Amino acid sequence: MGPIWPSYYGNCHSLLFMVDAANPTQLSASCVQLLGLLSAEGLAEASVLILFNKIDLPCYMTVEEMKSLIRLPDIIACAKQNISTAEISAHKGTGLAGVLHWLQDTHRTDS
Ligand SMILES: Nc1nc2c(ncn2[C@@H]2O[C@H](COP(=O)(O)OP(=O)(O)OP(=O)(O)O)[C@@H](O)[C@H]2O)c(=O)[nH]1
Repeated sequence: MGPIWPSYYGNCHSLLFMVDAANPTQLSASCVQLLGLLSAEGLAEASVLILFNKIDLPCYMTVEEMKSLIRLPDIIACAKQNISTAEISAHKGTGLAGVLHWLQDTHRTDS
């Protein structure tokens, strides 16, 4: 789907970027896609929430280790956007209330 994402940038105020936290083999590809989004002109003003999903599943790597591997603190420090992160399980519902709060806060700030 990545190639068609730019057609949605036009009216985008908030961006939810989902990382599969149960499958670190996809991490480098996710990181490349994230860097592409963060450097897109049309998303310069967007607020970004990076979701580490599937935390209910066992994994040989912790979310902290994944963040460190892709140097997420450096990415956040260098990005134009305001970036937050959250650990969730869409399956179990863990952390979803926090995502809704983030969306509400982001839209309140926008208006
Ligand atoms: N255990 C668990 N399963 C989930 C969660 N979120 C989605 N899934 C399941 O994961 C399966 C694949 O969903 P995704 O990984 O979102 O789909 P996808 O991105 O098209 O799949 P991939 O390209 O293979 O990663 C589905 O059966 C979902 O129900 C979660 O938080 N926990």
